[in-house]
Amino acid sequence: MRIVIGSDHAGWPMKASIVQCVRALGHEVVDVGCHNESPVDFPDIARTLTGAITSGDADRGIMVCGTGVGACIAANKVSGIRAAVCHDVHSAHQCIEHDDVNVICIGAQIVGPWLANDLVTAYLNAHFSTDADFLRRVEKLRQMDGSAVS
Ligand SMILES: O=C(CO)[C@H](O)[C@H](O)[C@H](O)COP(=O)(O)O
Repeated sequence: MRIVIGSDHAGWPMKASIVQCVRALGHEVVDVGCHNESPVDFPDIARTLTGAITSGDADRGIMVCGTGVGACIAANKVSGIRAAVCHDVHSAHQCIEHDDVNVICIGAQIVGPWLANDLVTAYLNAHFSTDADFLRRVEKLRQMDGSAVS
């Protein structure tokens, strides 16, 4: 898959190891910044990151900020985006399997780099279920944000 990765200044120290992890799993990385510790506003990074997904340039996204919370709020403002903060491995794969999440948000001030890589691995190895219950619920989410295609 093609994976878009972004962070603000608080997430930036963790981004390099996540990029390395994603590449080691065999995926292509699109890094939308930031590229140093200078303060940036997470909504600006989230806007660019989600744009890569909604335009079809990327399949899934990973956003790292201090807590994951701001990034998740910002990403979920965008039609067609289903973002989740995940700091446990079960949520990191179930958010794909049940909810077809397309952006995982991780807090670099909350989890260490080893757990972050486990979260990313669980997220990228997961596949959306074909169970009718999950398909119906995600379709309802699409209708709620106006991104329904049918
Ligand atoms: O966690 C965040 C938002 O939920 C951000 O990454 C920042 O860490 C947080 O907003 C604090 O910002 P600061 O400029 O680093 O003080």
